[in-house]
Amino acid sequence: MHTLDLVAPTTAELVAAGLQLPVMEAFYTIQGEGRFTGHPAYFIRLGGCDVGCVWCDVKESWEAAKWPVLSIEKIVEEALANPGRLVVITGGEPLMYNLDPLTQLLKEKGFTTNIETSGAHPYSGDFDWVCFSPKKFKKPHPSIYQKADELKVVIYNKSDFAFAEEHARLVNPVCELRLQPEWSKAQKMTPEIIDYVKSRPNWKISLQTHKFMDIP
Ligand SMILES: C[S@@+](CC[C@H](N)C(=O)[O-])C[C@H]1O[C@@H](n2cnc3c(N)ncnc32)[C@H](O)[C@@H]1O
Ligand SMILES: Nc1nc2[nH]cc(C(=O)O)c2c(=O)[nH]1
Ligand code: SF4
Ligand SMILES: [Mg+2]
Repeated sequence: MHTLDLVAPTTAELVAAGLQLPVMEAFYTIQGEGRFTGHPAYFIRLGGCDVGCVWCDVKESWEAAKWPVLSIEKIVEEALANPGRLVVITGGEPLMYNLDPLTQLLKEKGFTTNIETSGAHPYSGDFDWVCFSPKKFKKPHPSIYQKADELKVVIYNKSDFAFAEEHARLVNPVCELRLQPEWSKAQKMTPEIIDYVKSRPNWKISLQTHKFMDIP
């Protein structure tokens, strides 16, 4: 008898191929940050992050195993139930996964694809807009620098301005530059960000406007 190797792939293999992904939550809301602030968008928040930002506002996302693993077909079917055709893939850190199959399917169905990423893992996927938010806690992978359409640096303390400039030197010259106050330090740091941007007009301010609107 022949040994058949037609065994069903395991969940781990399907996740590695990007055909199934752990989804913490998915919701239709208004993009609160960055270039597409104010645009209705469907957010797909993938579970899992190994960056460990001390001020992360979604720490519950970090442990991938906590979240259900869904097929990309199911993820896209749920996205299609909303009227908007802008999708934002976030996390967690979405580039921990191979995003080629998910973004290919989203594009086949007519979605515009945006990503929110720290860039800490190799780039994958077909994105119309890449928002790169580098972190001191884990060095970005070099593949992100030529892909970033927007550099969005969170300002938690004064040393983050120099960190922002270091990354501004590494991205493509057409990449849009934004500084975003860390939410808990916004009272203190927003006036400093205002002064910074007024004297260095190659930068713009990004605020987490969804938090002011009290929406997801
Ligand atoms: C939660 S992260 C998920 C995507 C990816 N891991 C990243 O960090 O870009 C989404 C966005 O929120 C920003 N962010 C997270 N916590 C924040 C906070 N406390 N204040 C301001 N921005 C924050 C991140 O820098 C990122 O731009
Ligand atoms: N409304 C809204 N806009 C966002 N922009 C980026 C977010 C994220 O967590 O990636 C986010 C979010 O969580 N909610
Ligand atoms: S990289 Fe993003 S999800 Fe991960 S800890 Fe930092 S802010 Fe949170
Ligand atoms: Mg958020």
